[in-house]
Amino acid sequence: MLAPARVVFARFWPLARSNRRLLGAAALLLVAAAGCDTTAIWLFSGITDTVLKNGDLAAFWRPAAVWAGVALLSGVVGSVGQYLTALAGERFLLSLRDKVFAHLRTLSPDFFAKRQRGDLVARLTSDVESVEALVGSGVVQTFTSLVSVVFFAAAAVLLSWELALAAVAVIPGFVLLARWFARRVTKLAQVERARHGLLTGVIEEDLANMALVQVHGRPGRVGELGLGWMRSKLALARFGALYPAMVYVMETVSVLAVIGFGAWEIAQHRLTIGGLFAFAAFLGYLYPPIRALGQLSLTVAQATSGSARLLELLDAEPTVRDEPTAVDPGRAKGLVSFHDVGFRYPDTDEPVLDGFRLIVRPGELVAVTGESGAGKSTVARLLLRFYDTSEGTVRLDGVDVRTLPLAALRRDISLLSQETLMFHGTIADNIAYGRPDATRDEIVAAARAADAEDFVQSLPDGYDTLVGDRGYRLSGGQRQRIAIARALLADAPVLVLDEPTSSLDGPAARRVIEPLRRLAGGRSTILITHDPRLVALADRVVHLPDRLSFPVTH
Ligand SMILES: Nc1ncnc2c1ncn2[C@@H]1O[C@H](COP(=O)(O)OP(=O)(O)OP(=O)(O)O)[C@@H](O)[C@H]1O
Repeated sequence: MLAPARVVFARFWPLARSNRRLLGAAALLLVAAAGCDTTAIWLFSGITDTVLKNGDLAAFWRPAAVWAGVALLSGVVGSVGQYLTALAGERFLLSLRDKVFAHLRTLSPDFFAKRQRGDLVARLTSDVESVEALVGSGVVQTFTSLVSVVFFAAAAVLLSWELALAAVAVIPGFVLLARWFARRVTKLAQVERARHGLLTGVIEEDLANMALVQVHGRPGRVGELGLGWMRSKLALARFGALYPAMVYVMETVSVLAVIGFGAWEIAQHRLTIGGLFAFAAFLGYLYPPIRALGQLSLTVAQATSGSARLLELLDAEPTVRDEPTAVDPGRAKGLVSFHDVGFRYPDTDEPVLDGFRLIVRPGELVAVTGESGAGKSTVARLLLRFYDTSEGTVRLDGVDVRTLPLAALRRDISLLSQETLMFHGTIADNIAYGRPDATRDEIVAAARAADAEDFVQSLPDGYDTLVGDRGYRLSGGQRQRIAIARALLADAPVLVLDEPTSSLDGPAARRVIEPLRRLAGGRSTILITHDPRLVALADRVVHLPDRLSFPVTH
């Protein structure tokens, strides 16, 4: 149980470190609450012996008032301690999720193509939470439970060490039970996490392709996977339910042993009845933290499976990364050049580009054409540094793109592809996506230049109309014009247009040509297209040969 926990801590504790003062304060407060509880039971023992046994009501008020005060104090410090634990836990969640997401942003398109988005969502949500339950709040809970056990056990020893011995005799049993439990539960938790990922993956996929699912879908797919997940959760629940039951039996045996032994001690006049009551009350406090420590194995098991799934993401090698020496030279002028570029995709033998050369000067529009599979989109991917070249260099303003910070490079390039990306939000949000600080006037001006203003104004709430995920309310051509407005507002010096009209029919395609021409004005533009109307806009045309005929130079 400890070894996997150590791995989880080794990798994730650095993230919790910034919260260690908070975690420490929470632990101190919770320990103080346990101290208050110990005092309360002590008072109970006194009340039993002095007040109840002698029927002396006058002696009741003072300890009763102190008890009430201690209970109040315990409530206050306990709740503040709980809140601080939650706060530290939430902060940890936030930084872990940010770290994983920031790493995801450095990974290649291949990485995402091979994985289901829903599974990634599950990793970023519930797996992150399972790690937090151990490394964040788990640390406080374990520490507090350990200290509580020590407090209550010490007080029990002070009351009667013989009884205390009888009470703690059960602890080795707890340890054995917890280890047995941990072994079984770890495997079950792994299966449960994986099945959860699978199910969310399919749900996300089906939701994203609902029309296809409605027409051709296998209706039972979500149900089947849901059943698999349910089974693994039930297997976990069986263990989860069995464990407290077994603990309960062990505790009962131990309480009976204590009462039997206590009765004997009372008969020998070595213990008062108040002492025995207080002792029984101590057991009521002692066992819950021991139980919590036993449950730790479940937390560790879930955190281990969750962390394995997170580490798979965090350890995925980015295909490109920022050089430590990368410096942002500021906004580029837009001179794009490919110098004898050779490229093959990872895990493939055949080069897609070989000795490819191209120069696009600021303000120039170059169309790149060629057969399907000739490598046109690859040219765009290399410029945007989704991959690095195998040979040769890609340069922006004469600087090798590998030496620029990725964020600076991508800030200077706008990408418009055939699949127009829309986000859940209003039309205005979507236009301002690349420049959230844009004013309404700037947004409207961009929409006007993109020939989108008329249709936007005809929508029920104009610029404030919610377009929903993927812009379901808009036609393909309208979406493309919103995307053009977005690119206009982002105002990057370099523009990559990847088949911007290929998913549009004739009239819709015609309507975006003029906005595209306006967008390209004054920028260095690489226009990947088969569309002769777009090719006609180009200053130059580069035709990529069928794979591996001969290098192209213009
Ligand atoms: N991630 C990848 N891994 C392996 N091979 C890839 C990958 N992406 C593309 N390819 C291959 O590289 C070649 C060039 O792909 P690319 O997408 O650049 O072609 P294209 O000219 O843009 O084609 P189209 O006009 O059909 O979009 C194709 O043969 C394709 O199968």
